[in-house]
Amino acid sequence: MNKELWALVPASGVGSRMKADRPKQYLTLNNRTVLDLTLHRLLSVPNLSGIMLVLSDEDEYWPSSQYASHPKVHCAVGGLERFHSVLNGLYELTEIAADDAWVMVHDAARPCVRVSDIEKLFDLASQLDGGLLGIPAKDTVKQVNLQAEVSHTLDRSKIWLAYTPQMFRLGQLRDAIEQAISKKIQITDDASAMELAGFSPLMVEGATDNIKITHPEDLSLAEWFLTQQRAG
Ligand SMILES: Nc1ccn([C@@H]2O[C@H](COP(=O)(O)OP(=O)(O)OP(=O)(O)O)[C@@H](O)[C@H]2O)c(=O)n1
Ligand SMILES: C[C@](O)(CO)[C@H](O)COP(=O)(O)O
Repeated sequence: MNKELWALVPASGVGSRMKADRPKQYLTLNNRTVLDLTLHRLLSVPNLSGIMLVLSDEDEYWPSSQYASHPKVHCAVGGLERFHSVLNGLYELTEIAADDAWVMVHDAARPCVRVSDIEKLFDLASQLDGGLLGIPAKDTVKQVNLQAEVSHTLDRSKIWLAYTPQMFRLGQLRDAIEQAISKKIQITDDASAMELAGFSPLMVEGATDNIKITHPEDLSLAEWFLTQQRAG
């Protein structure tokens, strides 16, 4: 089977929860943008064929990136929601990669991802229909109603938090997202589309520091994690 591996990076969001003066992927950590840090990690993955980077058509920051002219970085235009951006990137990838190539979709907003975790994901999930990095729930988990009143306690041995990268075959992921859109189902990650299409993505445990920068306090946390990783 094809072992070709691509990365797809959705970076077309506005970062509304971050409340910054620019999209969060262009905020800086130790003098480098979140997006450049993320691309650096992905470009360090051995045997990566290339990266499909999905940018907003209003993006004015990308030309200043240190990777703007990198031969392995290709660009696509984003859409309204994350899944539209991912699908647009998959359409562009379809022009240059095989339908059975593996694609790792990784949020631009997760710059602390470890190359060793990416390799672990590839090794384990490429033996199956694909999978995703995540972490098992470590606290007691409650099911609540809209008033935050607890109805019951969930069995946390079956609860994981979904991170990225999420890796699937190009053609299967493209078809699965198209199906979710045609059924008008809002999906917040790539694995959800695959689940709806009948696949069972493998959860692969990764490091807990692979956080998604979402709120203002996450920026200094990510900076601290990056410093710790360099020291370790
Ligand atoms: N229409 C969109 C929305 C999101 N993303 C990307 O998907 C990743 C995860 O999304 P999220 O953290 O929700 O980012 P934003 O949508 O930018 O943030 P917010 O929801 O706070 O506005 C980010 O790298 C973001 O740039 C995208 O490419 N296209
Ligand atoms: C894909 C994701 O990172 C998995 O945790 C997440 O779903 C992205 O967006 P969200 O809108 O913040 O849930």
